[in-house]
Amino acid sequence: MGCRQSTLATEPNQIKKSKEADDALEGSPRVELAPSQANRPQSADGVRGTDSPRDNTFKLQPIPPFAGGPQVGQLPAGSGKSEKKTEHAVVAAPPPAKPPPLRRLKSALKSASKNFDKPAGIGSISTKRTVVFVLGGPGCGKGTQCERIVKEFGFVHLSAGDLLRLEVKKASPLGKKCDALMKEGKLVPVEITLGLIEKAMKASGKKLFLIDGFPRAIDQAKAFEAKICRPDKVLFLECPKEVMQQRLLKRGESSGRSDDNEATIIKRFETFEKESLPVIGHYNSIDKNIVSKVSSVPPPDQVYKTIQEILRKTLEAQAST
Ligand SMILES: Nc1ncnc2c1ncn2[C@@H]1O[C@H](COP(=O)(O)OP(=O)(O)O)[C@@H](O)[C@H]1O
Ligand SMILES: O=c1ccn([C@@H]2O[C@H](COP(=O)(O)OP(=O)(O)O)[C@@H](O)[C@H]2O)c(=O)[nH]1
Repeated sequence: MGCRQSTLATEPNQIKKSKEADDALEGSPRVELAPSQANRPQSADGVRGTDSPRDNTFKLQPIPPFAGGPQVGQLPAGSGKSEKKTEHAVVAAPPPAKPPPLRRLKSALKSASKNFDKPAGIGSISTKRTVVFVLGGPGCGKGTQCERIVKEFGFVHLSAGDLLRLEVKKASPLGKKCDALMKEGKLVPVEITLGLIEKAMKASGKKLFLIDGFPRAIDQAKAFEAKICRPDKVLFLECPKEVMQQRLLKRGESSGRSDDNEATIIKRFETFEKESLPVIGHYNSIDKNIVSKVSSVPPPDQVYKTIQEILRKTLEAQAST
């Protein structure tokens, strides 16, 4: 197996990069090879502290469940307090015993980048690689689980949201455009997000990718498949809206994220329901075994146990093909 070839009708060069997307790629985030968890960028890198002080008396809004969306249990007592995570690692993998000299690293990146580009089009990543998507509503715990997955399995972790936030931090015209969309809880155009992801994948020179928070719409899923490959596994974290809302508001107390506020959270839920939930149906329709649904309501370590089993099986299946 390994990043299966597309059977969808999407054409290889369907994604037209806008000038803005090209500009974004010019200065896109540096990919760190195997940084230690301790050295990963934290929210202090420019985004912390932008929110106004939060009213702690906030009461949960009565919000209807997602139409056809996941229905899982309630928030257990104490949930959401144990972790202080604010942003996901953009790229993370276990640290190497000894970092290679800069010259060797540069040359490895150059050659990985060359191989990545041939041949063009569907399945353009020629070497066997594994792509796992981690999807789920805002605040369901994608980043929390990705941290654990990376530690054990050594995936390169690419958080689409973090890649975008790095663009925003640059305050370029493109960054400003992304910022405005994110504050509205809307989706950034796929050519931008996919461009950032593709560039980070190439630069890593690795083959095991954990892509967090992307694709968020069916056209994005198709675009990834056309330009890169079909994922080997889609992990879908199921969580009721009320639980996610509580988690996001709690996270918003320290994350500094301009979208972790009550008004934007409601808009993010709308976008998730209308545009992102159908992505799960899309993958189910092309391969009934590709999606694994996991409730992310229990405490993080318990959720991780389920994910661990799923990924072990996925990677075993990969190894045997
Ligand atoms: N299983 C869980 N139980 C309780 N709190 C959780 C759980 N998973 C994540 N959290 C907390 O919820 C918030 C959102 O989690 P995060 O991983 O950032 O979500 P996402 O990446 O999906 O937006 C964080 O503050 C995190 O510590
Ligand atoms: O592929 C992506 C990923 C993220 N976003 C934007 O980034 C925001 C934050 O996404 P992230 O995954 O960081 O956080 P989550 O909403 O899952 O907590 C989203 O609401 C979108 O505005 C986007 O447009 N495309």
